[in-house]
Amino acid sequence: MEHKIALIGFGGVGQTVIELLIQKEQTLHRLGHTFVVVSICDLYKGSIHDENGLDLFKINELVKSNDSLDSYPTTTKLIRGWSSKETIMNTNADTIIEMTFTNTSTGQPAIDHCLTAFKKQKNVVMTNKGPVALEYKRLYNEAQANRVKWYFEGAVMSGTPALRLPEATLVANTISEISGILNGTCNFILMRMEEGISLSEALKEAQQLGYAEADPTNDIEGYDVLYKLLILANVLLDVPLKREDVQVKSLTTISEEDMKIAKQKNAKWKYIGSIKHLPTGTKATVQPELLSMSDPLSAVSGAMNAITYDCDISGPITLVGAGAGKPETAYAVLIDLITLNQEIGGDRNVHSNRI
Ligand SMILES: NC(=O)C1=CN([C@@H]2O[C@H](COP(=O)(O)OP(=O)(O)OC[C@H]3O[C@@H](n4cnc5c(N)ncnc54)[C@H](OP(=O)(O)O)[C@@H]3O)[C@@H](O)[C@H]2O)C=CC1
Ligand SMILES: N[C@@H](CC=O)C(=O)O
Repeated sequence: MEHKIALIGFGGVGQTVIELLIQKEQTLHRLGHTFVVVSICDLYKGSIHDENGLDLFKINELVKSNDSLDSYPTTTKLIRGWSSKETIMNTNADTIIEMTFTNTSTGQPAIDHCLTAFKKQKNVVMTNKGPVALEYKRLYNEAQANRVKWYFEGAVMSGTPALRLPEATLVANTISEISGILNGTCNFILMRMEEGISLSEALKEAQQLGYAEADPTNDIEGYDVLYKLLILANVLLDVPLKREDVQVKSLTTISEEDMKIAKQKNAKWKYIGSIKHLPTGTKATVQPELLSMSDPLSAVSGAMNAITYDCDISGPITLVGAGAGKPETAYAVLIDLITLNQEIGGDRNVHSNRI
């Protein structure tokens, strides 16, 4: 089945999606999937559309030589210069892949990108956390009303299946708590601080490695983890948690002195996001916590993430994996697209196995 896709946002993750489609072409073919990229739109790199499909090798060459999409060769069907909204409105793609920056105050323009796509009966796959965290119910209902699918596996823990795995396999449990290390940048910074590097130097390294957000204060001030908690609460626990319900303490409250104290105590600082059901209601926090070496989370280092689901029947289940990175996040896009093909083939509903 040929599945046409349009990429909105062509930064680190978007460019790596193209690389993966090239690299995994044979695997995808063997699995019966053909993805044709018909549109790419980026504020910085430019915008191109060809209803018959763009040449991924040429695009990859342009990316590698740091050229903009304006240098893509002209063909009879090529259209240049569409805005993101024009692309979503006019493209012949079946699915829009939304990979613009995560806006932690309004979720825009990504929320409008989703709404426009749904109204045009297009599925949306996204790595952008903003719309899922801020407008989950509304967008979920819109997708359902328009009979299209909306997937966002990459929004939490990049290519590690932090959403799909519990949705598929823990569904008959009641989950009382979800907690873990949910930001690769912060975990990487803490590891480098243990090695004697300053927070600002470690942050620069995390940016170079493609872990950090476009605005890295989202990582170190805790908004990124806050957003992931909102997604986990809404999607997995069916709790309509809002930003103001979460207590957030910045990573910058950790000093070099605190690092020394941790070493003396044979303990490690970790930046933990947690959401628990208590008799008094739901308690959600994002904060640095000092963990003993016997705590399994203390061994999770670098940009690695870990998440524990406390289940009434299965007990605590912990998933450890990459939480950031371009290939890992691009992989989440790919697995969403594959799932979409399978779901369309099997005619199942969006999130039919939601807790
Ligand atoms: N990198 C990672 O490890 C992970 C990233 N994510 C999320 O994935 C998304 C993409 O991440 P990443 O690729 O690293 O980010 P980048 O900042 O590298 O790329 C985002 C791109 O989107 C472009 N853009 C912004 N607004 C628009 C618009 N209205 N129309 C078209 N293009 C637009 C930006 O252009 P300009 O630069 O000109 O603003 C930029 O080129 C983000 O939301 C991020 O939070 C999720 C999990 C992990
Ligand atoms: N900036 C995030 C990546 C996306 O969620 C992180 O460092 O974990």
